[in-house]
Amino acid sequence: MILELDCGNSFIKWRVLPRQGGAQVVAGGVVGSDEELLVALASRFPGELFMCRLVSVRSEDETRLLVDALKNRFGIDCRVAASAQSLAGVSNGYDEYRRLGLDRWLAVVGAYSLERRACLILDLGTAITSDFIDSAGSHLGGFICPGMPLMRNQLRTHTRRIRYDDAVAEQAQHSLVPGRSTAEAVERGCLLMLRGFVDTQLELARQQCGDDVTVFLTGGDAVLAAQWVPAARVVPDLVFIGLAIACPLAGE
Ligand SMILES: Nc1ncnc2c1ncn2[C@@H]1O[C@H](COP(=O)(O)OP(=O)(O)O)[C@@H](O)[C@H]1O
Ligand SMILES: CC(C)(COP(=O)(O)O)[C@@H](O)C(=O)NCCC(=O)O
Ligand SMILES: [K+]
Repeated sequence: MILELDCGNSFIKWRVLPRQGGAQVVAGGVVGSDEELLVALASRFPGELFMCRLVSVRSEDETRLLVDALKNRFGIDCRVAASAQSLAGVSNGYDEYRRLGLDRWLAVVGAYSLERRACLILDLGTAITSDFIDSAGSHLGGFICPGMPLMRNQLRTHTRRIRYDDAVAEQAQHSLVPGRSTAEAVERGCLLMLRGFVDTQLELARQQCGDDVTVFLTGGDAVLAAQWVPAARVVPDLVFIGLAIACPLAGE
């Protein structure tokens, strides 16, 4: 079996595919740490993993620790996705292409491989990123802003009286009328900031890429934005689609 990992700033997304490749996913999940990942894999796939491909936006040291741990625990080698000036008909739009987050780059490559036309990609994780690709596959750049976890945590960290738990936060998100409690006021305020960002990105995408642009939503909070962009393609595994293109196995 092939192990695929997307190591974000908050979570590691993992999935396992059959060794011969193909779209069928055997299992997958979201974990908060390397150790949690090793435990989840050891209990389900003892001795069955054949190799790993991964993308990481973490430091090189952190990524190396995980690669070494997978080698020690399962005896598997990792192919680690690297930056590129161009890949699969997509050209990297950054002045210094290595500076573009690898998760963004793989999502861009993945989206263009699915559509072959102009795309806007919104990835809602720890940070929210947007990336624009024109119909010829040129990446035009994008934007980075704090994601929902960072927005609410900044308020919690830098104030003394904004405190509420996750269950209350979830409940508060079901409406966008003015909040009548701290949780409602904060959660809805952050959601409206997110909505404003999404609206602006759609407008910019039409200006930059024309009306015919396909919008992709990915990342752990993609569903929050899906309500405002009904035509969007919600593709949780967009980074993995790009990862398979960046790190093909023999025969793929
Ligand atoms: N099963 C899940 N586990 C953890 N976070 C989740 C899950 N489903 C949705 N989320 C949301 O996803 C966000 C993290 O998104 P993610 O794309 O994993 O971030 P990153 O890539 O920066 O680690 C969290 O803020 C949380 O609200
Ligand atoms: C912007 C990001 C922090 C997003 O990370 P994520 O929210 O997926 O954990 C990551 O893509 C990154 O570290 N990028 C490097 C900076 C850049 O893309 O310009
Ligand atoms: K992100």
